[in-house]
Amino acid sequence: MTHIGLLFGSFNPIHIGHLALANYMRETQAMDEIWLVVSPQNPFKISNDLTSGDQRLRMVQIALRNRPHYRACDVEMSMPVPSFTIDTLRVLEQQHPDVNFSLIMGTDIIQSIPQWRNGQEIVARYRLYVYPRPGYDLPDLEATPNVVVTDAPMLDVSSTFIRQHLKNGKDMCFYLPAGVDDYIREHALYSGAATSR
Ligand SMILES: Nc1ncnc2c1ncn2[C@@H]1O[C@H](COP(=O)(O)OP(=O)(O)OP(=O)(O)O)[C@@H](O)[C@H]1O
Ligand SMILES: O=C(O)c1ccc[n+]([C@@H]2O[C@H](COP(=O)([O-])O)[C@@H](O)[C@H]2O)c1
Repeated sequence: MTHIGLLFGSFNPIHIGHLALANYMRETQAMDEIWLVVSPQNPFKISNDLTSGDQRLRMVQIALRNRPHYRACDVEMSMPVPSFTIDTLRVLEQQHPDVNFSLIMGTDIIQSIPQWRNGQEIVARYRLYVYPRPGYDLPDLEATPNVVVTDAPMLDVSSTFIRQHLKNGKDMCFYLPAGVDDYIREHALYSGAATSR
């Protein structure tokens, strides 16, 4: 059975931390493919600087082009918002009955799972590959046999960090996957002003 790891996120924007993590998981956790599922609207995040879902999806596609084992997954684009992960998992399982799906998430995300819609069901039914994120401890996972704690190296970068610096006119080219920096400039994302180079 094909094993696919799902990395859900807002990807506002995608950065090298997301890619390094996806790479690490595929190479160390026997995953055939990694799909980055772009969520138009996280139920918990109210953000003024949330770029459109289509543009965030486009940036993920740019970052993953020519990488056949990594896919930008647009399934949530045609689903109701906000994006509840349990609903997405059900749709993906219907579309791909021959696939074994796992979830990949940082300690920042797993801490909030008890508050998610059907959070208990997600933890009970899916294998969760968890990795450390700076500032977020691993919660008590004794009763959760499906959780696999990995020691993926921590890259202390976040979309928030990148957005803040872009807003201040900084060049974040090496924090962003190839091509994404150009896309951000061309579409004047995060800075509020179009620039050329
Ligand atoms: N530097 C990183 N290294 C590894 N995983 C990361 C990193 N940044 C984000 N992730 C993970 O990627 C997934 C999607 O994250 P998300 O799109 O929220 O990125 P983010 O950088 O945390 O964004 P923001 O700063 O806007 O909250 C989450 O599971 C998150 O833990
Ligand atoms: O299903 C839920 O109740 C739920 C609650 C909070 C977050 N999520 C999902 O978790 C993912 C992480 O989001 P983000 O914005 O932190 O990258 C994203 O796909 C959200 O839709 C899902």
